Amino acid sequence: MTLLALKHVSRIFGKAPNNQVTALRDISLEVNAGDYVAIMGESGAGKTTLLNIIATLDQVSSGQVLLNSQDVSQLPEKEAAKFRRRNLGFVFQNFNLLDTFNNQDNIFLPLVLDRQPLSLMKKRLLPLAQQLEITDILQRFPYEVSGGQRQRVAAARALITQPQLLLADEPTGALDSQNSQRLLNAFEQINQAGQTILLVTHSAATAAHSRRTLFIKDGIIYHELFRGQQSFDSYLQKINNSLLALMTTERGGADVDSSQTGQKHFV
Ligand SMILES: Nc1ncnc2c1ncn2[C@@H]1O[C@H](COP(=O)(O)OP(=O)(O)OP(=O)(O)O)[C@@H](O)[C@H]1O
Repeated sequence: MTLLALKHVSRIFGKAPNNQVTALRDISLEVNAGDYVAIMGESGAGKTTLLNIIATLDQVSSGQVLLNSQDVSQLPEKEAAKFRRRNLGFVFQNFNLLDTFNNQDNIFLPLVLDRQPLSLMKKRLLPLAQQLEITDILQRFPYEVSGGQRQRVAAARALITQPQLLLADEPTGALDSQNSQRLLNAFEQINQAGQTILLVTHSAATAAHSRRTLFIKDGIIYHELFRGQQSFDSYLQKINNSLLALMTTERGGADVDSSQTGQKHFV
């Protein structure tokens, strides 16, 4: 079932004729419920713009963004904020936790803003905290725990609303390899339990935990890989090969292979 659909999305920054930047060019994309999609590409390729548009933090210049068939591409800010709170979870590179609240209250925050009862918050917290291995640090403050633990608290905060879609922007960018691994293992488990995840990353090792990797170049989806039944190592190798090809190939068409198995050739 399609959860997220982008239809001919373009985003142009600035004003014509001299100051225009086309960050996204006519992007069409579907993400199924339960999928785990990584977005990769060089600096300036359009990854963050794409994520911001899906997150309703930015608006399209043309095209549509549909979540569960609802067009969210032109929501007024107040409605967009409510939509985000109810449907999306966010994990950022720099954690974005509030130091004035302890970790547990940081996790509860989105449900507090949504006026949910404390009983519901507590019921959801326990399994999530266990899964993310943060049970013993819930009463501490963010500045009293490590970066890896902070990021797992941030992930719990993003997931406690049971969002339709978890969006992550470089979630392992500030973590060492051991903590990256712990977070990504948790993401994989959470995905296997049904959570749809879309993340932006520069790291092939991070992307290799996904089921599907999209490569963006100059604002178009240039290439796509599916993990299928491949091993982690084989998928990682293909991602690395694709990145190399991406860096050495001039911009071409944006045909996307719809098969769930192999590798699409560059066009
Ligand atoms: N607010 C803005 N005003 C003007 N141009 C912008 C704005 N935001 C992004 N751009 C431009 O749009 C293009 C895509 O930027 P974007 O931030 O999406 O790239 P990215 O792939 O996320 O890069 P990075 O990996 O460096 O974060 C770039 O050319 C960037 O300079």
